[in-house]
Amino acid sequence: MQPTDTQRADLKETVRLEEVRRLYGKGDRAVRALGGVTAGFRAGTLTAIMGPSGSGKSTLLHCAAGLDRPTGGTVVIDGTDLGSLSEHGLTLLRRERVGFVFQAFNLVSALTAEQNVALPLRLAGRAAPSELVRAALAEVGLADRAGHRPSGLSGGEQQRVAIARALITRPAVVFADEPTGQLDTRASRQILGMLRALVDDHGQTMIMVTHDPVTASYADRVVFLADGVVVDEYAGTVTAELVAARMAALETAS
Ligand SMILES: Nc1ncnc2c1ncn2[C@@H]1O[C@H](COP(=O)(O)OP(=O)(O)OP(=O)(O)O)[C@@H](O)[C@H]1O
Repeated sequence: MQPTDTQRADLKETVRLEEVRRLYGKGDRAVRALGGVTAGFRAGTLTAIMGPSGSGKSTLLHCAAGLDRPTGGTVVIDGTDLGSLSEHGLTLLRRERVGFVFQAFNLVSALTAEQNVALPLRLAGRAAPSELVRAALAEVGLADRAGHRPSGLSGGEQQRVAIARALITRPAVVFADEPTGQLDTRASRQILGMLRALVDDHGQTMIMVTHDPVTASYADRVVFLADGVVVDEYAGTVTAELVAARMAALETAS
């Protein structure tokens, strides 16, 4: 049976990696951080990337998000081959098509929550209407904190501002690097519930790197890396216990 148009749209890959390699250094001293990673990330899904320390998770995230250029292979985001872009083109793509959420929030301390959320639009030379920015803050439950600076917000609130900032340009994909790494259990659950809702209710595509099996259990799919290659993946109902067991096996082997 032929897939319907809706099913075809569901199968669309927002991010595609083909044989992505990344070497650091040259000759005998070269370190192979990625040894040929091929993976697709479907629109409207949340994928977790896991693996032991040094397995290449951060390198993969940086290459997939256009923050670093792979030594070989291709990365396609929303139909654009990143290898075909100049540095300026890559900067524009990151600014307009990609959102970032980092472990350390990375908010600008001198700016208010509202100004931080407006920043990506301003950097892109676009209008940043106050109603739009306030609606983004309201969506993460911070309508009443618009005028606060990061120092006046809790860690969980700062991460929610960072999520609103990541989404303000309506990016094709959001990359999250240990998004709950600095949060307590309660704030972590809130943030993960929020990320999950963005995927379920708004069809946002999201890729996150994490060490934490509970965080990974919020994903639709978990991709495991070891020594710079994909060694396994789980999809469907992914429990924290299952992920923890796989990680323990990989850590023993590495
Ligand atoms: N700038 C660099 N120069 C040389 N080697 C590097 C560089 N960045 C990373 N590496 C090496 O590449 C490999 C993969 O590193 P990467 O940071 O991607 O792993 P990771 O899985 O994110 O690790 P962690 O969980 O500890 O953050 C490691 O062996 C690391 O030492």
